Order: sequence, then structure tokens, then C-alpha cells
Amino acid sequence: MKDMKLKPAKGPVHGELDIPGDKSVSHRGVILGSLAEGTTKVTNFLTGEDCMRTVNAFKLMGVEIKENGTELTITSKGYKHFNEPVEPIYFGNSGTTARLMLGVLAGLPLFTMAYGDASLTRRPMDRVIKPLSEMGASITGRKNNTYLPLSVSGGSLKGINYTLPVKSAQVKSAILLAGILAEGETEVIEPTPTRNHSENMLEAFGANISRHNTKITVSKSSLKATDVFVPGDISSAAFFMVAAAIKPGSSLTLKNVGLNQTRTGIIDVLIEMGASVTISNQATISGELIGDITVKYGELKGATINGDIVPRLIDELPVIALLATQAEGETVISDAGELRLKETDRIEAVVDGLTRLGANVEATEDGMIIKGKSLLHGGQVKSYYDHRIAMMHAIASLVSDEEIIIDDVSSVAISYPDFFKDLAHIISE
Ligand SMILES: O=C(O)C1=C[C@@H](OP(=O)(O)O)[C@@H](O)[C@H](O)C1
Ligand SMILES: C=C(OP(=O)(O)O)C(=O)O
Repeated sequence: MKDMKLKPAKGPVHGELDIPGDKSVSHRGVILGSLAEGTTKVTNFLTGEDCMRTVNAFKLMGVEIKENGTELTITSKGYKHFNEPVEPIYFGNSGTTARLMLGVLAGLPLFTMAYGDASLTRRPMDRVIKPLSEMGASITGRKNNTYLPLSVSGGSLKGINYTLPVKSAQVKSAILLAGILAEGETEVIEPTPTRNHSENMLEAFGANISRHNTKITVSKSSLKATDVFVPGDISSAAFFMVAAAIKPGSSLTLKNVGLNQTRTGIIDVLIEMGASVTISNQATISGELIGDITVKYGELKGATINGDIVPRLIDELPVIALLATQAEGETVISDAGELRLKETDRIEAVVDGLTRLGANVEATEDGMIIKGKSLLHGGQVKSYYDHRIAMMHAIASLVSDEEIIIDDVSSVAISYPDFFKDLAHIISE
């Protein structure tokens, strides 16, 4: 256990940061680069633990993947030539690896076994097992095919028409990946939009895919190797966006951050609550919009967060709860029951941590009610081995009046290995 003591910051935060690569896009770069025949370079790849789980899964199937800093070179003979893994695949803490890889494994004529860490073993897999079984895969998992560990006998899939019952890009992506390995058409209907990186990248790799309003259709495809540039991760940038918004006098610029519309809910919320946010240097690279985001402190007021915006900021909700503690009035977050199914129950973890620091936060079934504005005192908080909870508490130390001690911060390596270095940089610069 690696605990961390954070002293309250005296002055504002300021300066510039290069935000590391997007976790979602990095996973998908490895997956499509491995399925495609040829050589794919992925630049600005996130070397966090979660993405390395996806890399290792394909290495076990015989794909050659070389890492050189944040550049990956993937050389593959294509999915028809994958080896059956001789050992179970370890998905670690990564829900994205688990759900997306199950889509891939379902479509391949291989027998595989898979398991995860204690957190992932508690997260539901039936949301992908059900549609993938409908397509013809044979997947057997713990608790009546609901949880890891599990085994997959894949191949000979047929397309399905599937309306997503959960607002989940992981479920959508698992079905689309199985769909490009299946006979016939696979149609996914998504009533509420979720992140669309899989669709963007499938298009770039030449898959048979079409999109009309809420409907995505794919069919059997051979992918062509295509280089991928990974934008900075807006979910990582969010911690520093909130840091600048809550600390009087602050101004921070976060460079080359992904601005895909399906991910930018945090920007909308910051603006609505009263922070100043400006975007500059916009460009589209590898089918994804990127740009620099400058956030300045502003007098904040509470907001209502529900409905279609929720999937556009789902991973940012813990740090948005911290933001709300520094806003005048009430912030009500609802329609976010999915938070209870992440690395930990993020509703309970946020309420527990922020309450210990003196905030007024109440849990509801599908969200939280936060009453501001609170002066945060220091104290001892728990990360629950959840990277987003650990980083949220670290940002809280910018506005607390005594030291905050976080029990275990090793989880930051999952999505943002240099988080504490970057935090020190904006405080001391
Ligand atoms: O597809 C993805 O890359 C992700 C989708 C989201 O999960 P759900 O699909 O479970 O909502 C998100 O919380 C996760 O961090 C990454
Ligand atoms: C929920 C997350 O990731 P995953 O589902 O991939 O574990 C996250 O990064 O906040």
C-alpha cells in the first residue's frame, strides 16, 4: 500500500500540461491494430496498466507488439492467424479490456479462459455475455454466466439486431467487434449516444460499418493496418480542469486533448457552473477532434446533471462532485446508477471521502446531491483502489485547509501513471 500525504496548496495552479493518451482510444488502437493484417503504429499510446492488459492479451495470441515509450508497433498476420492462448488471459482491473476482448474472443475459433483482479471480478459481464451468446458464442462464467472468471469457445457467429439496454460504450463495442467477425449483418441500436471511438476507428481501418442516427450496422470485415494517433485523455485532463476551476486565481492549459463530442460533457458542466473554458488549436487527427483547453477559476454555482449528458462525463463524475462542493447552492446528479458498477461503487466512495473532508454530499440510488459551498478540512480518505477516486482526493487537497492522507494511490498507474508529477508541476511552477 502506497499512502500519500498532500499538503494544502497555498497559491493558484497555473501553467501548461501535456495530457497522456486517451485510455479508450489506446485500447481500441491495440485491438484493431492486432486484428488487422500488417503493421500499425500507435503514437501517444497510454502506457497505463489497463491498456497494457489489452496489449498482453494479444501477445498471448501471437501478435507481435513492440513498445517504445508511448509508441507501439503492432505487427500482425491478421485475426485468422491468432494462436489459442496456452494460459488464461488476465484482464487486471480493466473493464474495457474485459468487455471489448470478450467481443473479439467470441468471434474467434479459439478456446480461452479469462480472469481479473478483485474489483473486476465483481463487475457484471452478463451485459456482454448475453448478446455474444445470442450471436453463437459459448461463454461460461461464475454465478450463472454473470462474472469472471470465465471461458469462451468462440467462432461461427451470426449477426444480431440488438438494442442496448444499458448506456455502455463497452457493450456496444463488444458487439461491433464480434459483428466484424460474424456472418451476416449486426445492427446495434443505441438509444442514448455513448463514446463512439470504436465506430470512428473501425471506419478508419476499412471495416464494413454504417451509421444512421441511433443505428450502427457492421458486417464481416478484413481490416487494413492504419496508423493511429491517440489524443490526450479528457478524462485525465478533467482532474486539472477542476483544479483550475476551484482554486481562486488559477489558469491552466491542457494541450492536445481529445474533444470528441461524446466525451466533452465536463466542458459543458464547467461552463454552466461558472468557470471560464476556452478551446484553441483545434485539429482532427485519426478521425478524432483534438485541441488545447484553458480553464480559469470562476465563481461557481450548482447545476443539475442528468439524462443524455451522463454518458458524456460518466468517468468525470467523482471529480465533478468535488467541483460541486466548491459551488454555491445545490448540484443534483442523477441517471448515473452505472457509477455503482465501476472499479468500486463510486457513489458510495465519493460520499464517504468528501463527507470525511467536511463536504455536504448525500447518495441517491442513481447519483448524488451536493450542497455547497463547503470549506474542506483535511483528513484520512480511502481510494478503494479506484484511480479516479484517488485522483479526485488529491485535487481536493488544493482547496482543503489541512493535510489530506489518501490510503493507497497505487491505482493511479491504471490510467495516469505521471499524475502526481503533473500535479506537482502545476502547483510549484
Ligand atoms: O468504452 C470505453 O472505453 C469506456 C466506456 C465507459 O464504460 P461503460 O461502457 O461501462 O459505460 C467508461 O466508463 C470506461 O472508462 C471506458
Ligand atoms: C470505468 C473505468 O474504466 P474501465 O471500465 O475500463 O475499468 C474508468 O477508467 O473510469
